[in-house]
Order: sequence, then structure tokens, then C-alpha cells
Amino acid sequence: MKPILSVRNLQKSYNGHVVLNIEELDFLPNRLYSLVGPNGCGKSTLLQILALLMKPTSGALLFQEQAIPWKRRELQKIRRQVTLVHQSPYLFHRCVRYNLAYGLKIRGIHGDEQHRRIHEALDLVGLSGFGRRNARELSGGEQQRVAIARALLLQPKVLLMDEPTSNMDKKSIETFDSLIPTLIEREITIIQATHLPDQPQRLGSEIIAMDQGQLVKSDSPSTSVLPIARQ
Ligand SMILES: Nc1ncnc2c1ncn2[C@@H]1O[C@H](COP(=O)(O)OP(=O)(O)OP(=O)(O)O)[C@@H](O)[C@H]1O
Repeated sequence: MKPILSVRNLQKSYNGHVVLNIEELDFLPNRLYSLVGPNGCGKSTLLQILALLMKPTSGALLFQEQAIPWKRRELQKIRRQVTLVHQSPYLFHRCVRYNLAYGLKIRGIHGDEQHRRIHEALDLVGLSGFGRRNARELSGGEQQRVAIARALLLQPKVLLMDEPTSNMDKKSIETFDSLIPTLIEREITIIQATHLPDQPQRLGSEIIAMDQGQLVKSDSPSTSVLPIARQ
């Protein structure tokens, strides 16, 4: 199976200080990957590069085996297929429906199709009936779920999430957990950063362990991705 995203000899530095240094990493389609590691190990930096929101200092990022040229027009095309849900997502001080419709309107999706996608996305994240609520007056966990719904509306091939459950209570985490297999079935590749110790294993995730900007080598000779038995 061909990888959907790959990283080769990738480095990111801030003021000459290397914070990310990954020789080789492949993400296969329709799987869940969890980036784990201590604060500051480079998980968010890697996610931002994978989302094409940040250019690496050196090295290559490949989407479906094509090197990203980091030119605006090319980036725009691929960005439609790769979406990042930030750790503290920005939502407009308007109703949930407005927040969700915004990105669809920009892409020329109106009317019944817009309505259908919003309805389905809210249902997927367990927020049916929240359409008229002010998004900024929701709880942190609910806002996180609105942001996930907003990303799903765009029907990405790759969904990147930076600590998606950080503001969620137990019930919201359960909703989130049950969403993951549905998304995989819909052929979405999911890459998340997480601090939840048991969740990756519970969800049958591949685990990518990081420390000080590098992959933590497993016993396996060729990869630091630790496959967990699927449930
Ligand atoms: N804009 C920036 N300027 C300078 N250094 C930065 C910048 N952004 C991140 N860093 C540094 O890069 C390193 C990696 O940060 P990153 O946010 O990717 O880590 P992380 O693993 O996501 O951490 P956390 O678990 O706390 O979210 C850290 O040492 C951080 O201080």
C-alpha cells in the first residue's frame, strides 16, 4: 500500500535551534496514528508541517508520493485534502451553523448539499441540535467537537488533530472514540497528537513515539511506528 503522507530527512529549526529532525516516516492511508511524547518534543510542529501550514527548514514532505513544492497554487490544491484541527480552535462568535457553513460557502457549497453536510457532521460528533447555539458559549469540549465537525465537512483525505480530547470530559471522549472507526471506514487517515496514555491502544492506533524532535526507535529495525493489534 502506498503512503498518503511521507517525511524524508525533515528538519525544522527556530533561530538555528533544531526542534524537529526526522529521517523517514510514512503514513499509510485509512489508519489512525497517534503522536506521543513529552511537552515540547515536536508533535505540534510535525502536525503543522504535515498540514502544509509550515515549511520545513530542510527535507521533504510527500503527499501521495509527490514531493510538496511549497508553491502557493500547489499548496492550495493539497490543503483541500489535508485539514488540521488546532488544539485551541478559533470559532466565530456566531451560531454553530454559521461556523460550519463558512468554509463550505467559500468553496461554493450552498443549499441542500451544505445543509446535508452540516447535519451529518454534527451528528457524527454527537452535537445534533446544537446548530443554533452560539459556538463561543459552548464548553471547551463542545467547541473542540464543533471544530472537528468543521474539518469533516470539507471531506479531507487526511484529518490532523492536535490534542483533540484535551478539553473533553469522559463522555465527550467516548463520543470521540466512537467517531474514529467511522472516519477510518470513510477512508480518512487520522493523525493525532495525544497525551492520553491509554487511548491510542484502545483505538487500535499506530503509535509514533517522539522525544526531543526525533522518533524514538522501537525494536523494529526499519520503523519507529509501533503497530498495535487492531481490535
Ligand atoms: N514559534 C516558535 N518559536 C520558537 N520555538 C518554538 C516555536 N514553536 C515551537 N517552538 C519550540 O519547538 C519545540 C517543539 O514544540 P511543539 O509545540 O512542536 O511541541 P509539542 O510536542 O507539540 O509540545 P506540547 O505537548 O506541549 O504541545 C519546543 O521546544 C518549542 O519551544
